[in-house]
Amino acid sequence: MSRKKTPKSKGASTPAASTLPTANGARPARSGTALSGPDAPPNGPLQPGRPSLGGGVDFYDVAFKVMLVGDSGVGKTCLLVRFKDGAFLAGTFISTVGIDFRNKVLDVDGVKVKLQMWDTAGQERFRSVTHAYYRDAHALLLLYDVTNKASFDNIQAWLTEIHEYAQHDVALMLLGNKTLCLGQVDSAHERVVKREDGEKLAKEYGLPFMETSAKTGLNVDLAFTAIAKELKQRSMKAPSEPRFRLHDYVKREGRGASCCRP
Ligand SMILES: Nc1nc2c(ncn2[C@@H]2O[C@H](COP(=O)(O)OP(=O)(O)OP(=O)(O)O)[C@@H](O)[C@H]2O)c(=O)[nH]1
Ligand SMILES: [Mg+2]
Repeated sequence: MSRKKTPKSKGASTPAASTLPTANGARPARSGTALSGPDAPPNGPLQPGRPSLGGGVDFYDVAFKVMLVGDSGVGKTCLLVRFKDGAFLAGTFISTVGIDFRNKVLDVDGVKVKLQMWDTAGQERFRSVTHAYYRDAHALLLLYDVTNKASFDNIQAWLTEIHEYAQHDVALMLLGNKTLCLGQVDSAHERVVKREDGEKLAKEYGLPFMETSAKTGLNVDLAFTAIAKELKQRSMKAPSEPRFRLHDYVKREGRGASCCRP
């Protein structure tokens, strides 16, 4: 199988400058990559072999675009940083502006799978920016915050948007973030969305579901690995290979309410 080169991912510490306006009185903004910015992710098929911004190259066999969506503050950026760098962005909440992206190459059953992960801004005023990116996404991680009921109630609206703008066969997963095992939350805030509510909603829409924590790392690697496995198999499944079942995998591997029990 041929090996391809990909630009090294952007580090969390070197965000691109934003070219989008900031509304008065809005939260401080973590500069993402605006649609027209010089470092904007290619809005179209991935282009292997583009010169690296940092001069380095990674090697991969297949590449996919994964987009994180959900209300502002649910933890999209933190989830991505936790997965990419293994760190948690604590402290002041800095909202993403426009769209940002990071790359990571995973080894999935001996195949190098590159995920180009797009971190979208949850704020309403950037919606037209993110709409433009849905079409090319192979997978979507749809997040809500278990300590924020509105973010859960908005999931249906997000699904309507996804239905309108994304590919009909996009791989989709629902994640309830800011969760600690044993049904607790990992923050000082109270849980207001029960795990069962998340499960029920996911079942209603036929989505794989997990609770995650960008703070502790709960199920974070699993969410991205599961998506990578699904996409890899969709694109290069050998006839003899058993079909990968995303729902079953996530159910089986996800650490949930019982993970802390002795
Ligand atoms: N306790 C806890 N806090 C989290 C977690 N994930 C994110 N946060 C906090 O929640 C706030 C928002 O996190 P972000 O990742 O910036 O949220 P976002 O979804 O990217 O928000 P936008 O960029 O505005 O769309 C920050 O203060 C984070 O520290 C988590 O898993 N647990
Ligand atoms: Mg963000």
